[in-house]
Amino acid sequence: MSALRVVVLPHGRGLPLPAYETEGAAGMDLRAAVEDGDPIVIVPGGRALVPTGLALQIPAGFECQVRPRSGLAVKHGVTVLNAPGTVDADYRGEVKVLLINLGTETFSVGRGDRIAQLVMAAVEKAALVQADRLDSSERGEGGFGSTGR
Ligand SMILES: O=c1ccn([C@H]2C[C@H](O)[C@@H](COP(=O)(O)OP(=O)(O)OP(=O)(O)O)O2)c(=O)[nH]1
Ligand SMILES: [Mg+2]
Repeated sequence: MSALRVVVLPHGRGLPLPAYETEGAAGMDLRAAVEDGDPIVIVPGGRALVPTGLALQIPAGFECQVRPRSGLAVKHGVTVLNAPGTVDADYRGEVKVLLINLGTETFSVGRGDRIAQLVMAAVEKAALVQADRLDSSERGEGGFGSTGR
């Protein structure tokens, strides 16, 4: 386990901290830090940037990914538009969740609703090495369905 420093912003106070819901869970659920009694309403086809009330200090060499919750996707068609969202290690602002409603009904986000999950992951940095050619491979340039259905 790596330490992940978190600051609870004023509008996030009183909400439970993100937590792994089960022993083997990969992600911690993020909650909406919207005002009590003033939900964010997302019409079909609409999107909203939902505050979490949290700011993170991610250790160097890691990132945090903001991923959809499958339950919201299957029940309501609600997902993370930019999934997986990337929270950079040097970002000190509030973590936000960009939800999109791909469903047919209006979706309401209330205070404390679990709207997405946060996965901390190691980041391997690449040093680009420019070249005139690449080593051949079995796949070659085939892609985008080249192997059939
Ligand atoms: O789902 C997300 C995605 C991003 N961010 C924050 C943290 C991240 O470090 C920063 C920038 O994100 P990204 O690099 O994806 O966006 P950009 O459009 O490239 O913005 P920037 O020019 O600020 O990098 O926004 C979030 O809070 N939630
Ligand atoms: Mg960026």
